[in-house]
Amino acid sequence: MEALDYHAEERRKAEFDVEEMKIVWAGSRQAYEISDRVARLVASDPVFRKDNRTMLSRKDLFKDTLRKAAHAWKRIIELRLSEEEASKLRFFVDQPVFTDLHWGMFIPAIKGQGNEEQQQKWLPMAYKMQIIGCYAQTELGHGSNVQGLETTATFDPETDEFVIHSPTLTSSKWWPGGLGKVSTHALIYARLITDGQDHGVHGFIVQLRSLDDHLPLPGITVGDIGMKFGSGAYNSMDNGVLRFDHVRILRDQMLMGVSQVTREGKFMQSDVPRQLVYGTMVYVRQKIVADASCALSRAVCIATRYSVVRRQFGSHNGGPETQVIDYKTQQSRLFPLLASAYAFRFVGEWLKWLYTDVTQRLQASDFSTLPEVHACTAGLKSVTTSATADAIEECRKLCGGHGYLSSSGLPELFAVYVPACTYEGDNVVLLLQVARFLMKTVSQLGSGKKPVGTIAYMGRSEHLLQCRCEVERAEDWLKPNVILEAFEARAARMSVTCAKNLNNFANQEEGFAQLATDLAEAAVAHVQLIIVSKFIEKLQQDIPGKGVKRQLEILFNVYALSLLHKHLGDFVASGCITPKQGALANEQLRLLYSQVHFDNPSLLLYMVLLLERLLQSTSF
Ligand SMILES: CCCCCCCCCC/C=C\CCCCCCC/C=C/C(=O)SCCNC(=O)CCNC(=O)[C@H](O)C(C)(C)COP(=O)(O)OP(=O)(O)OC[C@H]1O[C@@H](n2cnc3c(N)ncnc32)[C@H](O)[C@@H]1OP(=O)(O)O
Ligand SMILES: Cc1cc2nc3c(=O)[nH]c(=O)nc-3n(C[C@H](O)[C@H](O)[C@H](O)COP(=O)(O)OP(=O)(O)OC[C@H]3O[C@@H](n4cnc5c(N)ncnc54)[C@H](O)[C@@H]3O)c2cc1C
Repeated sequence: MEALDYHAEERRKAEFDVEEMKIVWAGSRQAYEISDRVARLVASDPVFRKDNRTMLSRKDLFKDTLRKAAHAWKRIIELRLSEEEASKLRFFVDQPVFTDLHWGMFIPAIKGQGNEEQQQKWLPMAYKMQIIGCYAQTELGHGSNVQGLETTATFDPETDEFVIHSPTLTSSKWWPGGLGKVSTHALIYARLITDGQDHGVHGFIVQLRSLDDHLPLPGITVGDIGMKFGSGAYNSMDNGVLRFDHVRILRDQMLMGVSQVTREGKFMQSDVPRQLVYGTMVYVRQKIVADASCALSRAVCIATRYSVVRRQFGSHNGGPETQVIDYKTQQSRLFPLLASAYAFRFVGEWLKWLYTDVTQRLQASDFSTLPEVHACTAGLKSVTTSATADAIEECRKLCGGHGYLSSSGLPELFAVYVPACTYEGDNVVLLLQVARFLMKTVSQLGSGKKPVGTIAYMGRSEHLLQCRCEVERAEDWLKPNVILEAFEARAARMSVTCAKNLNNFANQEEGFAQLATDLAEAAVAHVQLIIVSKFIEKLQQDIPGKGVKRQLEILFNVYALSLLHKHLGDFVASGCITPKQGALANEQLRLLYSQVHFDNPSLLLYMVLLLERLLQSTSF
């Protein structure tokens, strides 16, 4: 049989409503139709070809990216694409580009932190792309520690201007995408100084290049920071370096939504939390979580297709060899990744809802859910990107030697994806933010303040700290409430243990530093609980289509039990389950793989294959 026949054969065996599953993946019928239409648009347009990317020199790759960006913009205008359609177009073009930062950070920062007048002034120009902006926060010396930034914005009351300056080499802006070659403007973060007093880091809009000849303006030194990891990949982006030599900007170029400086040079803090200065990062972290399932499903799709076609060993009497998908080891490495793609998809949908909710609350001056939203976006960004980066590498190995070829699509996917573990907050630094939130929650447990939302389970910690898992047989692990309680108990116990251990330190900050590894692990347990619980909530919804819900239930069990198996040490050490129950969970997991395979050898497989057309991956 030819490779295509193997695929057709596997597709033929599917026993669930494929059309309905596509809709579940997309989120709605309308979202699916948009995705399908835009995928075809991109696939049929030769300007958007991507098969030669890894062979282009940096210069040619960059030119290719500019050409694609200009063409995309032309198509968006000609076809009057909506924001959702335009954003899908960007997804299918699939090449990091300066417009990501313009639309994804520069504009949202002005919307989120600018006052009414500033939005009216800057947004129309930005929407028409008459100016192009980047997000210049990170410096050579400080990325994670935003409060450590050194660039200064000193108010000069004589001229009603700020003087932007890079006082040291380490204060050079370093990394911003779109900065190196393209941006005319930057949203820069600098220490605000009025009358000799430092008010911390704030955002300022600074013009970098002339709108006439694109040359840097006086006092601005700007350039590209050079080649990055891998061929093709993130090298399509002009990540840049920027230095200021006493550059003067008007006072109203400080974003004044969170704090203001008056004509007299008086600093005024609005009635809103100062953390809103970090709002754009929260927005993008939420986007990154939604994107993780897309990158992961691309990789899983490639590895699954390969596993169906590839045959090694096991030929009897000259018959065909065994499809590698039939090996239990291949299944146990691949199926949890497929299940994770769906889990991340659903938690991403929920996070989008949470973000929309907090935005509406902020407009009504309700800041109560901000800490939880920060913890959820930071934690989910960390856990989903780390898992996805690891999964792409695992998919490469699942394809044997062929996975190492550029034409498999996996090396470039890995190279382009892996910085997601670092940008928008290093994943460990973000987990420690979650841990800080959890420790605060535990410390308030006796205070009468009832934990709500994703930490509501902490309110039942008395029960969760002493409950016994009732699993006696492997199939008991198929019950969602049994799984949920095990994950809740593990998360609660790990947090409470950390909190107790912290109390052994006279100095809390010192304790936090010493216990950082345990705290990060407690944060992972909490975030995995969120993902598991959102998958369960999804399964409680009405899901139409023959066999669709059943398949999702199998994927849920595969996701949860594979996590339980991977983190068995945590579950057993915290006393949530016994070693025997851990072994039963593993047994059930094995049964789940083989049950899927026995009942219908292609069910899980098919779910990936149908994503192929949607995701338009470079694949075998
Ligand atoms: C029509 C046409 C349309 C065309 C469409 C095209 C579509 C394209 C769209 C594309 C969309 C999006 C894609 C974007 C592309 C992304 C590419 C990525 C590029 C990368 C960019 C970057 O990396 S930007 C730089 C990011 N940098 C970081 O993330 C730095 C990480 N560090 C920090 O965030 C902070 O320093 C840290 C939180 C670690 C510490 O802060 P610090 O103030 O020092 O504080 P603490 O003492 O720890 O905290 C004080 C209290 O504040 C709370 N807190 C901290 N952060 C937040 C927050 N963000 N929100 C709310 N609260 C926060 C913290 O919990 C403490 O609270 P407490 O109660 O006092 O304990
Ligand atoms: C491809 C790419 C694109 C980017 N685009 C932009 C952009 O457009 N705009 C922008 O402003 N920035 C951008 N950045 C910068 C990015 O946001 C930072 O690199 C990121 O925030 C991490 O900061 P850092 O580089 O200072 O890492 P560091 O903080 O120096 O991290 C180094 C190591 O130290 C550890 N570490 C640091 N602090 C702690 C701590 N408190 N506790 C325990 N461990 C710690 C980290 O876990 C990590 O292992 C981009 C980066 C990349 C890679």
